[in-house]
Amino acid sequence: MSRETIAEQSKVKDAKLFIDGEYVESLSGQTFDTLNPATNLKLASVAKGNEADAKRAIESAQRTFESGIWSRMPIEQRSAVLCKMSDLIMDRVDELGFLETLDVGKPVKESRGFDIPRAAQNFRFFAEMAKYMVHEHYDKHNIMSYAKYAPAGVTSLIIPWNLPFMQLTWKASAALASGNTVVIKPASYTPLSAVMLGEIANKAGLPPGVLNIITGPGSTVGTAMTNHKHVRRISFVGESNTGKTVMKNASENLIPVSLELGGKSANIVFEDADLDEAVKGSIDAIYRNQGEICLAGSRLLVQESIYDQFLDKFTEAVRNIQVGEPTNENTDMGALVSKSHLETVDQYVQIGLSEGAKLAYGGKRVAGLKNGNFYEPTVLYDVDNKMRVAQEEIFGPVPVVIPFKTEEDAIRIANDSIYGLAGVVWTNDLRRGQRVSSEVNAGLLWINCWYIRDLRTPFGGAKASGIGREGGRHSFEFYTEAKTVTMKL
Ligand SMILES: NC(=O)c1ccc[n+]([C@@H]2O[C@H](COP(=O)([O-])OP(=O)(O)OC[C@H]3O[C@@H](n4cnc5c(N)ncnc54)[C@H](O)[C@@H]3O)[C@@H](O)[C@H]2O)c1
Ligand SMILES: O=C/C=C/C=C(\O)C(=O)O
Repeated sequence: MSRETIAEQSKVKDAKLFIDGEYVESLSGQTFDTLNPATNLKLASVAKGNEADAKRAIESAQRTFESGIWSRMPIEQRSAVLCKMSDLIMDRVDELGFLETLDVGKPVKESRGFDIPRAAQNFRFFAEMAKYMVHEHYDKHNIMSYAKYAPAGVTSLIIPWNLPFMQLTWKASAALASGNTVVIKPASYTPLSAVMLGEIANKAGLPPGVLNIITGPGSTVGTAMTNHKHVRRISFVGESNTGKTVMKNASENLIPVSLELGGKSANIVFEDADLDEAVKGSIDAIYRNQGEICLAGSRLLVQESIYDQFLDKFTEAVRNIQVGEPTNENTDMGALVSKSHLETVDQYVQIGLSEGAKLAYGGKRVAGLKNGNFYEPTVLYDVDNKMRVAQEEIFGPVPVVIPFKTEEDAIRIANDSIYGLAGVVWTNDLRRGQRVSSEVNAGLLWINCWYIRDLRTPFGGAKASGIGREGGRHSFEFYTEAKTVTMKL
Protein backbone atom coordinates (compact mmCIF):
# COMPACT_ATOMS: atom_id res chain seq x y z
CA MET A 1 0.00 0.00 0.00
CA SER A 2 1.42 3.46 -0.86
CA ARG A 3 2.22 5.96 1.83
CA GLU A 4 -0.51 8.26 0.49
CA THR A 5 -3.17 5.53 0.60
CA ILE A 6 -2.22 4.61 4.13
CA ALA A 7 -2.22 8.27 5.15
CA GLU A 8 -5.66 8.67 3.59
CA GLN A 9 -6.97 5.57 5.37
CA SER A 10 -5.51 6.66 8.67
CA LYS A 11 -7.13 10.10 8.53
CA VAL A 12 -6.98 10.92 12.14
CA LYS A 13 -10.41 11.09 13.68
CA ASP A 14 -11.23 12.95 16.86
CA ALA A 15 -11.25 10.51 19.76
CA LYS A 16 -14.12 9.88 22.13
CA LEU A 17 -14.58 7.73 25.21
CA PHE A 18 -15.74 4.16 24.64
CA ILE A 19 -18.29 2.99 27.22
CA ASP A 20 -20.80 0.15 26.98
CA GLY A 21 -19.89 -0.51 23.35
CA GLU A 22 -20.44 3.08 22.21
CA TYR A 23 -18.30 6.10 21.51
CA VAL A 24 -19.47 8.99 23.69
CA GLU A 25 -18.40 12.51 24.62
CA SER A 26 -17.03 13.17 28.10
CA LEU A 27 -19.71 14.27 30.59
CA SER A 28 -18.07 17.70 30.87
CA GLY A 29 -17.89 18.05 27.08
CA GLN A 30 -14.23 19.05 27.49
CA THR A 31 -11.48 17.90 25.13
CA PHE A 32 -7.70 18.10 24.85
CA ASP A 33 -5.39 17.98 21.83
CA THR A 34 -2.93 15.26 20.94
CA LEU A 35 0.03 16.53 18.90
CA ASN A 36 2.23 14.96 16.27
CA PRO A 37 5.71 14.81 17.89
CA ALA A 38 7.32 15.23 14.45
CA THR A 39 5.66 18.62 13.88
CA ASN A 40 4.10 19.63 17.20
CA LEU A 41 0.92 20.33 15.23
CA LYS A 42 -2.47 19.13 16.40
CA LEU A 43 -3.38 15.62 15.28
CA ALA A 44 -6.78 15.25 16.88
CA SER A 45 -9.10 16.43 19.57
CA VAL A 46 -9.61 13.91 22.37
CA ALA A 47 -12.44 13.65 24.92
CA LYS A 48 -11.18 14.72 28.34
CA GLY A 49 -12.69 12.24 30.76
CA ASN A 50 -12.88 12.93 34.48
CA GLU A 51 -13.75 10.94 37.66
CA ALA A 52 -17.42 10.77 36.72
CA ASP A 53 -16.58 9.29 33.30
CA ALA A 54 -14.26 6.75 34.89
CA LYS A 55 -17.04 5.77 37.32
CA ARG A 56 -19.48 5.39 34.42
CA ALA A 57 -17.06 3.03 32.73
CA ILE A 58 -16.36 1.07 35.91
CA GLU A 59 -20.08 0.68 36.57
CA SER A 60 -20.67 -0.51 33.02
CA ALA A 61 -17.82 -3.00 33.39
CA GLN A 62 -19.21 -4.14 36.75
CA ARG A 63 -22.76 -4.66 35.42
CA THR A 64 -21.42 -6.55 32.42
CA PHE A 65 -19.17 -8.69 34.59
CA GLU A 66 -22.05 -9.65 36.87
CA SER A 67 -24.33 -10.42 33.93
CA GLY A 68 -21.99 -13.33 33.11
CA ILE A 69 -22.25 -12.65 29.38
CA TRP A 70 -18.46 -12.68 29.17
CA SER A 71 -17.24 -14.08 32.50
CA ARG A 72 -19.32 -17.25 32.07
CA MET A 73 -19.06 -17.55 28.31
CA PRO A 74 -17.64 -20.98 27.37
CA ILE A 75 -13.91 -20.62 26.90
CA GLU A 76 -13.98 -21.77 23.24
CA GLN A 77 -16.40 -18.96 22.41
CA ARG A 78 -14.50 -16.37 24.37
CA SER A 79 -11.31 -17.46 22.71
CA ALA A 80 -12.88 -17.19 19.23
CA VAL A 81 -13.87 -13.55 19.85
CA LEU A 82 -10.34 -12.70 20.96
CA CYS A 83 -8.82 -14.48 17.94
CA LYS A 84 -11.13 -12.41 15.78
CA MET A 85 -9.77 -9.27 17.44
CA SER A 86 -6.28 -10.50 16.61
CA ASP A 87 -7.25 -10.96 12.94
CA LEU A 88 -8.92 -7.55 12.76
CA ILE A 89 -5.80 -5.89 14.18
CA MET A 90 -3.63 -7.57 11.53
CA ASP A 91 -6.11 -6.62 8.77
CA ARG A 92 -5.48 -3.00 9.75
CA VAL A 93 -1.73 -3.25 10.37
CA ASP A 94 -0.83 -0.49 7.90
CA GLU A 95 -3.44 1.92 9.14
CA LEU A 96 -2.85 1.28 12.85
CA GLY A 97 0.92 1.37 12.36
CA PHE A 98 0.71 4.71 10.61
CA LEU A 99 -1.56 6.10 13.31
CA GLU A 100 0.79 4.91 16.08
CA THR A 101 3.69 6.57 14.28
CA LEU A 102 1.82 9.86 13.96
CA ASP A 103 0.88 9.87 17.65
CA VAL A 104 4.11 8.52 19.22
CA GLY A 105 6.73 9.85 16.77
CA LYS A 106 8.30 6.42 16.29
CA PRO A 107 9.51 5.05 12.93
CA VAL A 108 6.76 3.52 10.83
CA LYS A 109 8.90 0.50 10.04
CA GLU A 110 8.77 -0.37 13.75
CA SER A 111 5.08 0.37 14.26
CA ARG A 112 4.11 -1.74 11.26
CA GLY A 113 6.85 -4.32 11.73
CA PHE A 114 6.66 -4.79 15.48
CA ASP A 115 4.07 -2.94 17.60
CA ILE A 116 0.93 -3.81 15.68
CA PRO A 117 1.84 -7.43 14.76
CA ARG A 118 2.85 -8.00 18.39
CA ALA A 119 -0.54 -6.58 19.50
CA ALA A 120 -2.26 -9.14 17.27
CA GLN A 121 0.00 -11.84 18.67
CA ASN A 122 -0.91 -10.83 22.24
CA PHE A 123 -4.59 -11.50 21.54
CA ARG A 124 -4.00 -14.80 19.76
CA PHE A 125 -1.52 -16.02 22.37
CA PHE A 126 -3.76 -15.50 25.41
CA ALA A 127 -6.90 -16.61 23.54
CA GLU A 128 -5.20 -19.92 22.70
CA MET A 129 -3.53 -20.37 26.05
CA ALA A 130 -6.77 -19.84 27.98
CA LYS A 131 -8.17 -22.98 26.35
CA TYR A 132 -5.34 -25.15 27.62
CA MET A 133 -4.80 -23.97 31.18
CA VAL A 134 -4.00 -26.89 33.47
CA HIS A 135 -5.97 -26.89 36.70
CA GLU A 136 -4.74 -28.34 39.99
CA HIS A 137 -6.29 -31.40 41.57
CA TYR A 138 -5.12 -33.34 44.65
CA ASP A 139 -6.27 -36.58 46.27
CA LYS A 140 -5.50 -37.37 49.89
CA HIS A 141 -7.20 -40.51 51.29
CA ASN A 142 -10.91 -39.72 51.04
CA ILE A 143 -10.40 -36.00 50.49
CA MET A 144 -10.27 -34.46 47.05
CA SER A 145 -9.24 -30.86 46.53
CA TYR A 146 -9.12 -28.83 43.38
CA ALA A 147 -8.54 -25.20 42.50
CA LYS A 148 -10.77 -23.15 40.24
CA TYR A 149 -9.48 -19.97 38.67
CA ALA A 150 -12.39 -17.58 38.46
CA PRO A 151 -12.15 -14.24 36.65
CA ALA A 152 -11.31 -11.53 39.20
CA GLY A 153 -13.80 -8.88 38.02
CA VAL A 154 -13.41 -5.31 36.79
CA THR A 155 -9.80 -4.71 35.80
CA SER A 156 -8.16 -1.30 35.38
CA LEU A 157 -5.39 -1.09 32.81
CA ILE A 158 -3.26 2.07 32.83
CA ILE A 159 -0.74 2.49 30.05
CA PRO A 160 2.19 4.84 29.27
CA TRP A 161 2.99 6.60 25.99
CA ASN A 162 6.07 4.76 24.78
CA LEU A 163 4.65 1.56 23.22
CA PRO A 164 0.95 2.28 23.61
CA PHE A 165 -0.86 -0.30 21.48
CA MET A 166 1.54 -3.15 22.16
CA GLN A 167 1.42 -2.68 25.93
CA LEU A 168 -2.29 -2.05 26.09
CA THR A 169 -3.04 -5.26 24.21
CA TRP A 170 -0.48 -7.19 26.28
CA LYS A 171 -2.63 -6.47 29.34
CA ALA A 172 -6.11 -6.37 27.79
CA SER A 173 -5.77 -9.71 25.99
CA ALA A 174 -4.76 -11.56 29.17
CA ALA A 175 -7.38 -9.85 31.34
CA LEU A 176 -10.13 -10.58 28.80
CA ALA A 177 -9.02 -14.16 28.17
CA SER A 178 -9.31 -14.67 31.94
CA GLY A 179 -12.98 -13.59 31.73
CA ASN A 180 -12.68 -10.11 33.21
CA THR A 181 -14.19 -6.87 32.02
CA VAL A 182 -11.75 -4.00 31.56
CA VAL A 183 -11.43 -0.25 31.78
CA ILE A 184 -8.45 1.11 29.88
CA LYS A 185 -6.69 4.44 30.24
CA PRO A 186 -4.07 5.29 27.63
CA ALA A 187 -1.52 8.05 28.25
CA SER A 188 -2.70 11.50 27.22
CA TYR A 189 0.20 11.98 24.77
CA THR A 190 -0.77 8.88 22.79
CA PRO A 191 -4.45 7.97 23.08
CA LEU A 192 -5.34 7.34 19.43
CA SER A 193 -4.53 3.68 18.81
CA ALA A 194 -6.14 2.67 22.11
CA VAL A 195 -9.38 4.34 21.10
CA MET A 196 -9.45 2.25 17.90
CA LEU A 197 -9.66 -0.90 19.99
CA GLY A 198 -13.32 -0.08 20.68
CA GLU A 199 -14.19 -0.39 16.97
CA ILE A 200 -12.24 -3.61 16.74
CA ALA A 201 -13.96 -5.06 19.80
CA ASN A 202 -17.42 -4.26 18.43
CA LYS A 203 -16.61 -5.76 15.05
CA ALA A 204 -15.23 -8.92 16.66
CA GLY A 205 -18.43 -9.39 18.68
CA LEU A 206 -17.12 -8.57 22.13
CA PRO A 207 -20.28 -7.86 24.17
CA PRO A 208 -20.82 -4.16 25.03
CA GLY A 209 -19.44 -3.20 28.43
CA VAL A 210 -16.66 -5.81 28.41
CA LEU A 211 -14.08 -3.30 27.19
CA ASN A 212 -14.21 0.40 28.03
CA ILE A 213 -11.72 3.14 27.23
CA ILE A 214 -11.39 6.42 29.09
CA THR A 215 -9.02 9.12 27.88
CA GLY A 216 -8.08 11.88 30.32
CA PRO A 217 -5.62 12.91 33.03
CA GLY A 218 -3.98 10.41 35.35
CA SER A 219 -4.73 12.61 38.36
CA THR A 220 -8.50 12.29 37.86
CA VAL A 221 -9.31 9.32 35.61
CA GLY A 222 -6.32 7.29 36.83
CA THR A 223 -7.13 7.94 40.48
CA ALA A 224 -10.77 6.92 40.04
CA MET A 225 -9.64 3.74 38.29
CA THR A 226 -7.35 2.80 41.15
CA ASN A 227 -9.45 3.47 44.27
CA HIS A 228 -12.95 2.43 43.18
CA LYS A 229 -14.44 -0.38 45.26
CA HIS A 230 -15.67 -2.29 42.21
CA VAL A 231 -12.21 -2.60 40.70
CA ARG A 232 -10.69 -6.00 41.48
CA ARG A 233 -7.34 -5.81 39.63
CA ILE A 234 -5.07 -3.00 38.50
CA SER A 235 -2.30 -3.47 35.99
CA PHE A 236 -0.21 -0.33 35.68
CA VAL A 237 2.76 0.51 33.48
CA GLY A 238 4.61 3.77 33.98
CA GLU A 239 7.09 5.61 36.16
CA SER A 240 8.08 4.22 39.53
CA ASN A 241 6.76 7.28 41.40
CA THR A 242 3.37 7.05 39.71
CA GLY A 243 3.40 3.35 40.61
CA LYS A 244 3.74 4.28 44.28
CA THR A 245 0.70 6.57 44.04
CA VAL A 246 -1.27 3.83 42.30
CA MET A 247 -0.41 1.36 45.05
CA LYS A 248 -1.34 3.86 47.77
CA ASN A 249 -4.72 4.53 46.17
CA ALA A 250 -5.32 0.84 45.54
CA SER A 251 -4.75 0.10 49.22
CA GLU A 252 -7.99 1.94 50.09
CA ASN A 253 -9.95 -0.99 48.72
CA LEU A 254 -7.15 -3.59 48.90
CA ILE A 255 -7.04 -3.99 45.14
CA PRO A 256 -4.21 -6.27 43.91
CA VAL A 257 -1.73 -4.46 41.67
CA SER A 258 0.68 -5.50 38.98
CA LEU A 259 3.26 -2.76 38.42
CA GLU A 260 5.67 -2.52 35.49
CA LEU A 261 7.82 0.51 36.24
CA GLY A 262 11.02 2.27 35.26
CA GLY A 263 14.47 0.89 34.53
CA LYS A 264 18.14 1.74 34.17
CA SER A 265 19.40 -1.57 32.92
CA ALA A 266 23.05 -2.59 32.65
CA ASN A 267 24.20 -3.73 29.21
CA ILE A 268 27.51 -5.44 30.00
CA VAL A 269 30.13 -6.02 27.30
CA PHE A 270 32.96 -8.39 28.25
CA GLU A 271 36.33 -8.50 26.46
CA ASP A 272 35.53 -11.99 25.12
CA ALA A 273 32.32 -10.86 23.36
CA ASP A 274 31.85 -10.83 19.60
CA LEU A 275 32.38 -7.09 19.30
CA ASP A 276 30.40 -6.54 16.10
CA GLU A 277 27.42 -8.39 17.53
CA ALA A 278 27.73 -6.55 20.83
CA VAL A 279 27.87 -3.17 19.08
CA LYS A 280 24.84 -3.96 16.92
CA GLY A 281 22.81 -5.29 19.85
CA SER A 282 23.79 -2.47 22.17
CA ILE A 283 22.77 0.11 19.55
CA ASP A 284 19.35 -1.51 19.31
CA ALA A 285 19.09 -1.71 23.10
CA ILE A 286 19.44 2.02 23.61
CA TYR A 287 18.27 3.77 20.44
CA ARG A 288 15.26 1.68 19.47
CA ASN A 289 12.05 3.62 20.00
CA GLN A 290 14.23 6.75 20.52
CA GLY A 291 15.44 5.19 23.78
CA GLU A 292 11.91 5.52 25.12
CA ILE A 293 11.72 1.94 26.30
CA CYS A 294 11.72 0.70 29.85
CA LEU A 295 13.97 -2.25 28.98
CA ALA A 296 16.65 -0.06 27.38
CA GLY A 297 20.26 -1.02 28.04
CA SER A 298 20.86 2.54 29.16
CA ARG A 299 23.97 1.86 31.28
CA LEU A 300 26.55 0.51 28.88
CA LEU A 301 29.24 -1.23 30.97
CA VAL A 302 32.36 -2.02 28.93
CA GLN A 303 35.44 -3.96 30.10
CA GLU A 304 38.51 -1.72 30.27
CA SER A 305 40.66 -3.87 27.97
CA ILE A 306 38.30 -3.26 25.01
CA TYR A 307 36.85 0.08 26.14
CA ASP A 308 38.50 2.34 23.51
CA GLN A 309 37.97 -0.12 20.67
CA PHE A 310 34.33 -0.69 21.59
CA LEU A 311 33.63 3.01 22.02
CA ASP A 312 35.06 3.78 18.57
CA LYS A 313 32.99 1.09 16.87
CA PHE A 314 29.87 2.05 18.82
CA THR A 315 30.20 5.75 17.99
CA GLU A 316 30.79 4.92 14.34
CA ALA A 317 27.55 2.91 14.31
CA VAL A 318 25.68 5.77 16.00
CA ARG A 319 26.76 8.07 13.16
CA ASN A 320 24.85 5.81 10.76
CA ILE A 321 21.52 5.98 12.59
CA GLN A 322 19.01 7.73 10.33
CA VAL A 323 17.04 10.24 12.39
CA GLY A 324 14.12 11.73 10.55
CA GLU A 325 10.47 11.97 9.62
CA PRO A 326 8.87 8.95 11.37
CA THR A 327 6.57 8.12 8.43
CA ASN A 328 9.58 7.69 6.15
CA GLU A 329 10.36 3.98 5.65
CA ASN A 330 14.13 4.55 6.00
CA THR A 331 13.98 6.29 9.34
CA ASP A 332 15.66 4.46 12.24
CA MET A 333 14.91 6.98 14.97
CA GLY A 334 11.94 9.36 15.07
CA ALA A 335 10.89 12.20 17.38
CA LEU A 336 10.66 12.18 21.17
CA VAL A 337 7.10 12.14 22.42
CA SER A 338 6.84 15.78 23.50
CA LYS A 339 8.66 19.07 23.66
CA SER A 340 8.90 18.87 27.43
CA HIS A 341 10.35 15.34 27.26
CA LEU A 342 12.93 16.59 24.73
CA GLU A 343 13.88 19.34 27.19
CA THR A 344 14.23 16.81 30.01
CA VAL A 345 16.48 14.60 27.90
CA ASP A 346 18.62 17.58 26.92
CA GLN A 347 18.84 18.72 30.55
CA TYR A 348 20.14 15.28 31.51
CA VAL A 349 22.87 15.55 28.89
CA GLN A 350 23.89 18.94 30.33
CA ILE A 351 23.83 17.48 33.86
CA GLY A 352 26.03 14.60 32.71
CA LEU A 353 28.57 16.99 31.17
CA SER A 354 28.61 19.12 34.32
CA GLU A 355 29.21 15.97 36.37
CA GLY A 356 32.32 15.20 34.28
CA ALA A 357 30.96 12.83 31.63
CA LYS A 358 32.40 13.25 28.10
CA LEU A 359 30.43 13.53 24.89
CA ALA A 360 31.39 11.18 22.03
CA TYR A 361 28.44 12.05 19.79
CA GLY A 362 25.20 14.05 19.69
CA GLY A 363 24.06 16.11 22.63
CA LYS A 364 21.69 18.49 20.86
CA ARG A 365 18.53 18.80 18.79
CA VAL A 366 18.74 17.70 15.18
CA ALA A 367 19.57 20.71 13.00
CA GLY A 368 17.04 21.10 10.19
CA LEU A 369 14.24 19.31 12.06
CA LYS A 370 13.48 22.06 14.54
CA ASN A 371 9.68 21.88 14.39
CA GLY A 372 9.53 18.41 15.84
CA ASN A 373 11.08 16.90 18.95
CA PHE A 374 14.11 15.37 17.23
CA TYR A 375 17.19 14.75 19.36
CA GLU A 376 20.51 13.40 18.14
CA PRO A 377 21.46 9.89 19.19
CA THR A 378 23.91 10.76 21.94
CA VAL A 379 26.82 8.99 23.63
CA LEU A 380 28.04 10.02 27.09
CA TYR A 381 31.23 8.18 28.12
CA ASP A 382 33.72 7.99 31.00
CA VAL A 383 30.68 8.02 33.23
CA ASP A 384 30.87 7.07 36.89
CA ASN A 385 27.95 5.00 38.16
CA LYS A 386 27.43 7.48 41.01
CA MET A 387 26.53 10.29 38.60
CA ARG A 388 22.88 11.25 38.26
CA VAL A 389 22.92 10.32 34.57
CA ALA A 390 23.82 6.76 35.63
CA GLN A 391 21.28 6.54 38.43
CA GLU A 392 18.21 8.26 36.98
CA GLU A 393 16.09 7.09 34.07
CA ILE A 394 16.59 9.46 31.11
CA PHE A 395 14.16 7.59 28.83
CA GLY A 396 15.78 8.94 25.68
CA PRO A 397 18.57 8.14 23.18
CA VAL A 398 21.35 8.70 25.71
CA PRO A 399 23.39 5.73 26.95
CA VAL A 400 26.00 6.31 29.62
CA VAL A 401 29.19 4.33 28.97
CA ILE A 402 30.92 3.11 32.14
CA PRO A 403 34.25 1.23 32.18
CA PHE A 404 34.81 -1.79 34.47
CA LYS A 405 37.79 -4.00 35.30
CA THR A 406 36.54 -7.43 36.39
CA GLU A 407 33.41 -9.56 36.33
CA GLU A 408 32.84 -8.74 40.02
CA ASP A 409 33.06 -5.01 39.23
CA ALA A 410 30.51 -5.37 36.44
CA ILE A 411 28.06 -7.16 38.75
CA ARG A 412 28.56 -4.65 41.56
CA ILE A 413 27.96 -1.69 39.22
CA ALA A 414 24.97 -3.37 37.58
CA ASN A 415 23.35 -3.88 41.00
CA ASP A 416 24.18 -0.39 42.26
CA SER A 417 20.82 1.02 41.12
CA ILE A 418 17.38 1.49 42.60
CA TYR A 419 16.03 -0.26 39.50
CA GLY A 420 16.06 -3.95 38.57
CA LEU A 421 14.12 -4.37 35.36
CA ALA A 422 16.53 -5.96 32.88
CA GLY A 423 20.17 -6.75 32.13
CA VAL A 424 22.14 -7.73 29.04
CA VAL A 425 25.41 -9.71 28.95
CA TRP A 426 27.65 -9.91 25.88
CA THR A 427 30.22 -12.72 26.14
CA ASN A 428 31.35 -15.80 24.25
CA ASP A 429 31.82 -17.63 27.56
CA LEU A 430 28.35 -18.94 28.28
CA ARG A 431 29.34 -20.04 31.78
CA ARG A 432 30.18 -16.44 32.49
CA GLY A 433 26.90 -15.41 30.89
CA GLN A 434 25.05 -17.73 33.27
CA ARG A 435 27.03 -16.59 36.30
CA VAL A 436 26.51 -12.91 35.64
CA SER A 437 22.84 -13.29 34.83
CA SER A 438 22.36 -15.12 38.14
CA GLU A 439 24.05 -12.33 40.08
CA VAL A 440 22.39 -9.32 38.45
CA ASN A 441 19.29 -8.47 40.46
CA ALA A 442 16.73 -7.90 37.69
CA GLY A 443 13.60 -9.55 36.38
CA LEU A 444 14.75 -10.04 32.77
CA LEU A 445 18.22 -11.03 31.59
CA TRP A 446 19.40 -11.45 28.01
CA ILE A 447 22.66 -13.14 27.00
CA ASN A 448 24.04 -12.16 23.57
CA CYS A 449 20.71 -10.66 22.54
CA TRP A 450 18.22 -8.06 23.71
CA TYR A 451 14.42 -7.91 23.84
CA ILE A 452 13.69 -11.31 22.39
CA ARG A 453 10.34 -12.28 23.86
CA ASP A 454 8.64 -15.59 24.50
CA LEU A 455 5.18 -14.65 25.73
CA ARG A 456 5.05 -17.72 28.01
CA THR A 457 7.83 -16.39 30.24
CA PRO A 458 7.39 -14.25 33.38
CA PHE A 459 7.82 -10.56 32.52
CA GLY A 460 8.46 -7.84 35.10
CA GLY A 461 11.03 -6.18 37.29
CA ALA A 462 12.69 -6.23 40.70
CA LYS A 463 13.22 -3.37 43.19
CA ALA A 464 11.85 -0.01 41.95
CA SER A 465 11.09 -1.58 38.55
CA GLY A 466 7.90 -3.18 39.69
CA ILE A 467 5.82 -5.69 41.52
CA GLY A 468 4.57 -8.96 40.11
CA ARG A 469 5.01 -10.78 36.85
CA GLU A 470 2.80 -11.09 33.78
CA GLY A 471 3.19 -13.40 30.81
CA GLY A 472 1.86 -16.91 30.19
CA ARG A 473 0.43 -18.54 33.32
CA HIS A 474 1.64 -15.61 35.44
CA SER A 475 -0.88 -13.36 33.70
CA PHE A 476 -3.66 -15.86 34.32
CA GLU A 477 -2.67 -16.09 37.98
CA PHE A 478 -2.84 -12.32 38.34
CA TYR A 479 -6.09 -11.78 36.48
CA THR A 480 -7.99 -14.60 38.24
CA GLU A 481 -9.04 -15.40 41.77
CA ALA A 482 -8.03 -18.89 42.85
CA LYS A 483 -10.73 -20.76 44.69
CA THR A 484 -9.96 -24.07 46.43
CA VAL A 485 -12.77 -26.59 46.64
CA THR A 486 -12.26 -29.48 49.07
CA MET A 487 -14.63 -32.41 49.04
CA LYS A 488 -14.95 -35.34 51.43
CA LEU A 489 -15.71 -38.49 49.48
N1 LIG B 1 8.39 -1.96 33.28
C1 LIG B 1 7.75 -1.85 32.14
O1 LIG B 1 7.33 -2.84 31.54
C2 LIG B 1 7.51 -0.49 31.52
C3 LIG B 1 7.04 -0.43 30.23
C4 LIG B 1 6.88 0.84 29.62
C5 LIG B 1 7.15 2.00 30.32
N2 LIG B 1 7.61 1.93 31.58
C6 LIG B 1 7.92 3.17 32.32
O2 LIG B 1 6.96 4.19 32.05
C7 LIG B 1 7.55 5.49 32.18
C8 LIG B 1 7.20 6.35 30.97
O3 LIG B 1 5.83 6.44 30.80
P1 LIG B 1 4.94 7.68 31.31
O4 LIG B 1 5.76 8.93 31.33
O5 LIG B 1 3.68 7.66 30.53
O6 LIG B 1 4.67 7.26 32.81
P2 LIG B 1 3.64 7.93 33.83
O7 LIG B 1 3.84 7.22 35.13
O8 LIG B 1 3.75 9.40 33.82
O9 LIG B 1 2.19 7.60 33.25
C9 LIG B 1 1.73 6.29 33.00
C10 LIG B 1 0.22 6.29 32.98
O10 LIG B 1 -0.26 6.56 34.29
C11 LIG B 1 -1.22 7.59 34.25
N3 LIG B 1 -1.22 8.26 35.56
C12 LIG B 1 -0.57 9.39 35.93
N4 LIG B 1 -0.84 9.68 37.22
C13 LIG B 1 -1.66 8.72 37.69
C14 LIG B 1 -2.31 8.46 38.95
N5 LIG B 1 -2.14 9.26 39.99
N6 LIG B 1 -3.08 7.37 39.07
C15 LIG B 1 -3.24 6.52 38.01
N7 LIG B 1 -2.69 6.72 36.81
C16 LIG B 1 -1.91 7.81 36.64
C17 LIG B 1 -0.78 8.43 33.07
O11 LIG B 1 -1.83 9.26 32.63
C18 LIG B 1 -0.40 7.35 32.09
O12 LIG B 1 -1.55 6.82 31.46
C19 LIG B 1 9.04 5.20 32.31
O13 LIG B 1 9.41 5.30 33.67
C20 LIG B 1 9.18 3.78 31.82
O14 LIG B 1 10.31 3.08 32.27
C21 LIG B 1 7.79 0.72 32.20
O1 LIG C 1 8.91 -0.15 27.44
C1 LIG C 1 8.63 -1.24 27.90
C2 LIG C 1 8.45 -2.45 27.18
C3 LIG C 1 7.54 -3.36 27.57
C4 LIG C 1 7.42 -4.57 26.87
C5 LIG C 1 6.42 -5.49 27.07
O2 LIG C 1 5.44 -5.26 27.92
C6 LIG C 1 6.36 -6.74 26.35
O3 LIG C 1 7.19 -7.00 25.47
O4 LIG C 1 5.45 -7.53 26.66
